[in-house]
Amino acid sequence: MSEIVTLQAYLDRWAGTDAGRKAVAGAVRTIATTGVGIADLVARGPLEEGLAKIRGTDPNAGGDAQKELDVIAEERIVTALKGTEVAFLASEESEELIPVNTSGRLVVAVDPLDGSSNIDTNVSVGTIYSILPYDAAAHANPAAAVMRTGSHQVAAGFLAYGPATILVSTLGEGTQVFVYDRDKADFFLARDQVEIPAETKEYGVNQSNVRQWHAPMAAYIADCLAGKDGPRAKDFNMRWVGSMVADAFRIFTRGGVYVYPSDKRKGYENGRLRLIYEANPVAFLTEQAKGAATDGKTRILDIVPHHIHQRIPLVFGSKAEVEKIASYY
Ligand SMILES: O=P(O)(O)OC[C@H]1O[C@](O)(COP(=O)(O)O)[C@@H](O)[C@@H]1O
Ligand SMILES: [Mg+2]
Ligand SMILES: [Mg+2]
Repeated sequence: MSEIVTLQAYLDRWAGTDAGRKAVAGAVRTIATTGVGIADLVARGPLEEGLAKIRGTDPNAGGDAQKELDVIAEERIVTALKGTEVAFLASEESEELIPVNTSGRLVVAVDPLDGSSNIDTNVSVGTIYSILPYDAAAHANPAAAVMRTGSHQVAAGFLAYGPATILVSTLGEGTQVFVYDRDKADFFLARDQVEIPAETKEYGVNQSNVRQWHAPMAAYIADCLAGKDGPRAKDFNMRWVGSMVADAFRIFTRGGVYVYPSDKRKGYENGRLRLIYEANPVAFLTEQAKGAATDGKTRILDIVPHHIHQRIPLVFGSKAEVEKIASYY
């Protein structure tokens, strides 16, 4: 039988006596633990009234309506991180960086609640995080620590609150899947060194936008739809949960590609997903699992951000299929 490893034991082993690594491990553990509380709330479904209610009249920093659970999740993460070495937090739900523990040595970017449109539908939602080093002496300001290419991330991951509460994590040494065991009240390593199959016959895209797409994406999907008789000479399957964390977990399990391209709608000139706290962490996890992530053409982890909440077209998953998509651009 394989060794039983808790998240804590895995993090301790990875960190050793290195103070910088210990700080990262502390932040990961804290986010994971906070996620369990969020999962408990989500699991109460309609018994927990109003989680999907729109909060106030102001949209969040990205222009989306803010739901009650978006705000609760953010508040819980901020409070929990106060006990860690996280100096500042960039969050989808806050226009500006949130000071946490300003003497800390890390900055964290989060999507506190991914898949907000699914909150009241009993479909998986989740939390995404990206961790970067912060050095008050070296960075002109805290934002400068966040506004760097995703290749600077030291750790990233997401929690998905579904039938199982899972944590997909990378510390830069492969991608691991941990599962929360409710009886034992702990996360356990379920898969070490995840590998996304390079080839796939499954894509995920919001196909209702087909008339809005630009030519390369329209051509790619048309060729997939043509199946065995088309240029791809194989039949494709389509899956779209509408919570990126859930679509990503499927891809980490059996391969596939997730695609959210730019399109002709106002506000979708750069797609829908946010670079710093959605695309970058997922790209880091994907590459560590031998997959690929691009904006269609360019590697996500090489893109220099110009705004904390900037959007980016996103393609990630099975490497050969991501490369195939790039050939249409
Ligand atoms: O509703 P659409 O346009 O299909 O977009 C769905 C995508 O938007 C997201 O919900 C964006 O994340 P948020 O819920 O955090 O805003 C993704 O999780 C999902 O893949
Ligand atoms: Mg999201
Ligand atoms: Mg969100």
